[in-house]
Amino acid sequence: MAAEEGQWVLMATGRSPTNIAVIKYWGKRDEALILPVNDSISVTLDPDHLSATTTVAVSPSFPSDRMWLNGKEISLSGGRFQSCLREIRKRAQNVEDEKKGIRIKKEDWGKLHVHIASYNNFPTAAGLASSAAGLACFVFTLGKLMNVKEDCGELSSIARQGSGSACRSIYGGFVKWCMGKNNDGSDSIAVQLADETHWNDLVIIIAVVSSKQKETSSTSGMRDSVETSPLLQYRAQTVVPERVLKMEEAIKSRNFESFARLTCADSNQFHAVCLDTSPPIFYMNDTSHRIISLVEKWNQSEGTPQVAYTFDAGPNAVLIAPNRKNATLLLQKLLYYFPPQDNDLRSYMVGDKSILSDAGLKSIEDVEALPAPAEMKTPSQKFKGDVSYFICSRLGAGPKVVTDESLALIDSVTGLPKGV
Ligand SMILES: Nc1ncnc2c1ncn2[C@@H]1O[C@H](COP(=O)(O)OP(=O)(O)OP(=O)(O)O)[C@@H](O)[C@H]1O
Ligand SMILES: C[C@@](O)(CCOP(=O)(O)OP(=O)(O)O)CC(=O)O
Repeated sequence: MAAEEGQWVLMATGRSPTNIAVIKYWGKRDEALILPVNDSISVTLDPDHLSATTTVAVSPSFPSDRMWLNGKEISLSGGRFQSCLREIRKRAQNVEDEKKGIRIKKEDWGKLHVHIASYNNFPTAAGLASSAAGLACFVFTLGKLMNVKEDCGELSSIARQGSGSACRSIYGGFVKWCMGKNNDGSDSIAVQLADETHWNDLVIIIAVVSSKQKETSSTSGMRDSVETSPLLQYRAQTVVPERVLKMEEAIKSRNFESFARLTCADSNQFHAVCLDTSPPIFYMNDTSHRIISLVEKWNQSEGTPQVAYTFDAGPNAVLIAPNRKNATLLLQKLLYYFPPQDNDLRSYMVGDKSILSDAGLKSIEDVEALPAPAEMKTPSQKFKGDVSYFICSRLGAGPKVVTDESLALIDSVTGLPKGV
């Protein structure tokens, strides 16, 4: 180590997207290594709307590893954080910062401690896959600081040990997590099927039904399903392998009809497995069911899918439209049933707010004047306040280094999170 011993702080900042599975991961064959019982496929969301930003700092003056999430100190002692730290440290290389006169030899990394600060630009632990963005960012940014040379496949297998779905957030666009066969997990890695430009007409609207923390975590929920659900075995062995092939084909040929049918069927089967678990797990609520019904009736009335829906381990709906036109029609239908509680339309739409004007919705009066969707049988009933807010997004790119030092979450002098 060069520079004046103990006087320096070296940092790296990264930003990683979240992802939403269209073929779900649900069930592990190895709890410690996080090896799944089936392949899964996801779309990566635009990091401008849903992402984690993480700064990792190293200094000889740090007596221990510490982490802050959304401004609050959290423990790093959990096995998952420890696995990721250990795997990245093992691969650390020599680092030299000429400007600051800092030289770290690869054998020194074992003696140095890190401070990690992370911030999610969306609700944490609310079924919006914060753990996926967070753990991918943790691994990616530590890798940058420690000059790790491994490729994305290897990084994905390290992120996997932090949270299964995190391995898919190492890439943008469409991503497949190959379950692998090896007992050591070496072939359980994510691969990119197509980047975010491949099918850039897709519009993603998320109805945030509840941003409260959920009752059953994905980790414990899927453990119970593996132990008790006979449907899970059938799904993993028989249904998913065929569905994955069809989904890859649908993505390759941008076949929205097939993509939508597979996405909805897989979300429904995942929730059926939850119901088949003993005791049963309920992630969706009445609002989720109403949104499914709205989309199903619309799709049926048109004779072909207009929009796809998928729900993770929570009640929030992720709706995927093939183009802007269908997204605006969808929004009109959604806002007819779920107008904002406090009549504030601007804060009711997060992300790409321009979808509101595209849908002709400039004021709350425009929402009140929306016609009832013709395909619905009980159009008069409305559910004001049942959706907290909507996020309009699109497909996005994988993790990136944040080069603007003013955006770092750690103070380069104190080595502590800014504002602490
Ligand atoms: N930015 C982050 N950096 C590091 N860890 C994070 C970050 N964000 C979330 N986590 C970890 O993920 C946990 C939340 O994961 P959890 O699976 O409960 O919720 P979720 O990922 O938002 O929902 P789901 O995976 O069901 O969609 C947090 O308690 C924390 O340990
Ligand atoms: C429903 C899901 O979102 C489950 C995600 O589970 P996690 O990746 O959060 O679970 P752990 O591996 O135990 O951390 C489906 C999916 O993302 O594929």
